[in-house]
Amino acid sequence: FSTSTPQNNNNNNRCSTTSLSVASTPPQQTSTPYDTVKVDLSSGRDYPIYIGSDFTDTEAATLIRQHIHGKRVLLITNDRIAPLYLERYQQLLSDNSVDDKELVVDTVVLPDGEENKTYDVMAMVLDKALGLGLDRKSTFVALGGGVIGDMVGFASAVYQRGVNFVQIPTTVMAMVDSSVGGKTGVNHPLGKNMIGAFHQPQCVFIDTSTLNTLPDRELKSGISEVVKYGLIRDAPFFEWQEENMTKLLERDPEATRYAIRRSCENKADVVQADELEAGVRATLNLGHTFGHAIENGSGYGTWLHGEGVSIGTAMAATMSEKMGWIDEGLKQRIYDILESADLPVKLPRDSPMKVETFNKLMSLDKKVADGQLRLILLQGELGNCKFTGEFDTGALQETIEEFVKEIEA
Ligand SMILES: NC(=O)c1ccc[n+]([C@@H]2O[C@H](COP(=O)([O-])OP(=O)(O)OC[C@H]3O[C@@H](n4cnc5c(N)ncnc54)[C@H](O)[C@@H]3O)[C@@H](O)[C@H]2O)c1
Ligand SMILES: O=C(O)C(=O)C[C@@H](O)[C@H](O)[C@H](O)COP(=O)(O)O
Ligand SMILES: [Zn+2]
Repeated sequence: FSTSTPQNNNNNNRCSTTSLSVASTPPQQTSTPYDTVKVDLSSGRDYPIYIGSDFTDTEAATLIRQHIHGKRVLLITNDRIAPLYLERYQQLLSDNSVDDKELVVDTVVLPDGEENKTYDVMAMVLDKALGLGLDRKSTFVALGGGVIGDMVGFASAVYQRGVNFVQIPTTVMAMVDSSVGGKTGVNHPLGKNMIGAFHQPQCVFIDTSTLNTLPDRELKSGISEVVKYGLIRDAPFFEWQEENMTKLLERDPEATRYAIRRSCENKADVVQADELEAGVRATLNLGHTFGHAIENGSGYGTWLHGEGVSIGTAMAATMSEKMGWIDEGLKQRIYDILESADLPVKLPRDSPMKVETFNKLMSLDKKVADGQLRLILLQGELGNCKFTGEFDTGALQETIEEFVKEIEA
């Protein structure tokens, strides 16, 4: 599967509901409080992504509660986010005065961290739900970053064979990527996200104000997935990022909101074309086969997901250039944009990664089919990539060796 750069349709209305478009215009004065991007799935399973900032409690409650159909809600977060946002969201979700529903909202606080993205921690949600006697009309609400979103999504996929869930992402990573598209799951010692399910949320509610408390390292980590959309399918977005990276790092509100919206549009577009990753959706995995190996091989939590993806993207670019699929100039632009976001493009001196670690962990990647490793590589002009098992294995080994040698040098 290969991709090409989408056309810009010059849609100037930033406040309308969009679905397929990947061509929203760069930030301008906005007159309504939030944008809506629609994820258009088959069989009436469409859902909205609301993107705004400084929502009042009533605005937030009104929007989210429309997507809650039973009477019981389980709001799940972690012990780092709970002191910041849990009380507010529990209260606003319980505000029965905004509509005619009578919701009861219970909460669960999980331990923070990628190292806690495990089956056992996820099962704490199931235990709590069963203990509370929640039935199949209940809704789980994920308040947090990608770790919470993936675990709560998975818990809601398996609780009584599936209950509804809502995503309230609070990191850039979760706002631009993980809250959208229905990939849910947990890690296993043998591989990232190895246990999971596809289960789509009822809605995604993004209040960018929550990013005010997000540490810089986490912000930058999320930017690696923003870069990804530009590389795999949206060259104009990549060029916009080249011009606006400083604004993103400085948390300029308009630039941030634009990057989130355009990322969500790109993700929605891919997911609605291939919800279950039969083909083109795999392109969202650019850099991830390398990156997941680095995350696991270094010990979950040592590297943030976006940092692993950043090094993995540098590796994919290096390998693509070795095979002559992209030119040196494009490879350099890729390194430049990642470095301009202060993201890593090589492994550090103390990295435990060896050539064998890469080979072993990559051979367990979920895209392996009948024993054949398949990768997303860049090919041709900016904005084009290819998901394929047909590549030069020598170039792959050379790339891995080069990155490992840098550690040892
Ligand atoms: N399902 C998908 O499609 C998808 C896509 C991308 C990433 N992921 C997964 O997402 C995970 C990474 O997500 P992440 O980068 O959000 O990490 P994370 O969920 O661990 O959050 C990062 C850190 O920031 C804290 N935090 C979250 N929001 C905060 C806020 N507003 N203020 C202060 N601190 C806050 C968290 O508690 C955590 O310590 C990985 O497990 C990755 O595999 C999944
Ligand atoms: O939504 C997708 O599809 C993605 O691949 C998005 C990725 O950024 C994300 O990290 C995802 O969790 C990776 O999925 P996996 O199938 O490689 O575990
Ligand atoms: Zn990712």
